[in-house]
Amino acid sequence: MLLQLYRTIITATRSTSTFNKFSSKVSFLGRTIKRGMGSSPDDKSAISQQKLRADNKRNRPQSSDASDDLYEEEVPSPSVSVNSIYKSKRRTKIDLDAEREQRSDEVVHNIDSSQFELSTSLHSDGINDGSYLPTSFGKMRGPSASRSLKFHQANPKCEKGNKSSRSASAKGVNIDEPFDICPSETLDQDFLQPSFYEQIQTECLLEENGQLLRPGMVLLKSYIPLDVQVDIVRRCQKLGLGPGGFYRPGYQDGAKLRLYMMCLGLDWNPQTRAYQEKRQHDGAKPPSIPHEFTSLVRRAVDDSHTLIERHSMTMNVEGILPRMSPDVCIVNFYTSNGRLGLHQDRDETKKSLDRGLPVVSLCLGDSAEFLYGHQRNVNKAEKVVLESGDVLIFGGESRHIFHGVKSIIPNTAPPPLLERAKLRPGRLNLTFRQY
Ligand SMILES: O=C(O)CCC(=O)C(=O)O
Ligand SMILES: [Fe+2]
Repeated sequence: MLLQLYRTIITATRSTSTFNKFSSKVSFLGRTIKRGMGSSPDDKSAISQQKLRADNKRNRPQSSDASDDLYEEEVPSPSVSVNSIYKSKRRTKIDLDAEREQRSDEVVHNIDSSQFELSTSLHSDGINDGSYLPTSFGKMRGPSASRSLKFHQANPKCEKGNKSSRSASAKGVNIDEPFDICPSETLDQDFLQPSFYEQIQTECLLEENGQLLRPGMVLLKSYIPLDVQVDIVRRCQKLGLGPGGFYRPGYQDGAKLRLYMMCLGLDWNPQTRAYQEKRQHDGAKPPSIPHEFTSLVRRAVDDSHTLIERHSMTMNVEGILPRMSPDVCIVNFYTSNGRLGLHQDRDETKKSLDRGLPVVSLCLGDSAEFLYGHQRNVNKAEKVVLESGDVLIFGGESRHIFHGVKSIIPNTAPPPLLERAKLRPGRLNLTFRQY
């Protein structure tokens, strides 16, 4: 009976706050950069409604595919610090289990179409999953946001990104505790010279390792040499422990998504689905994209052109896969139970999307079952296993492809990567785009 009452209150609260959020103007700590409007045949009606509302907001699709089991999410562990923003919501283990059940039930069944219409879509057009952007995303930040900001500022060691900050913050500030992707590795490792990144020689391997998955969608298997993989992991570790580093995106009510995230270049805000210069939850400015990463991305697109040229007998390779200058990057770290529901990446500028400027995705660590397809339907999606060192590119007519990570395959990372970089179990993924 009490549980039933609790569910009713939670559901009502969610609907109301979602509505309030999108019927009022969103404000950010940093400058908000309006996102462009992509379009796909799947959501024409949503697009026309969205135009009526706000042209920098996108709608979630109206339907929810119950077979899409990527809806799950996590709630904070019972051990969460009393000083965290969840202080007032501490629950017993039994409560948490009950809520976990209740929440997934609620996400699947309590999303009415008005909530979808009033939701924005950032990274996607309605990811419809729990690992990213559940329906209650987009609520206005309450007092917890400023509390979180205070915590971050009160802990200057965090800003330096050194390891001692972790134990310092662990004493009382779980919400802002930096997430270390290589917990047993020190930060004083040397990075590779940029020339290492430039020397990637894949030309001769393209025949064997390059795959055209569909027009504008290329998979370069084992593209990133091990030395460079180690270097990318180390750089991400360091960036991830500093200001603007890894954090666990989550709901206002404490539920967490199934990945850790860090943005480079511009921040992508999963709650508002906007790109912005500073993070909303702590005011941090995202680190810049290392030049080495940018040159690797450019090279991968160039090599894809070679592959397309050979296979498509066309000279107009840029018509199939446009060239781009990456200026934003989202770095995701998935632990073994991480996942990401089917979604489209459609939050870049209209110009970028209209030109089909590609998304370039670097995979490191454990392999992932990656789904992609025309529709947001896991049963109709194609599957490919992405392994450490692979680069996946989708642009041109594949730019709006639905895609997601179905699962992480445990213990599949190359042993030398684990030995040398001490990457924790899981998968590191970097997706580059031109905003
Ligand atoms: O992890 C991946 O392979 C995909 C990541 C992704 O789709 C995204 O960040 O938008
Ligand atoms: Fe994506």
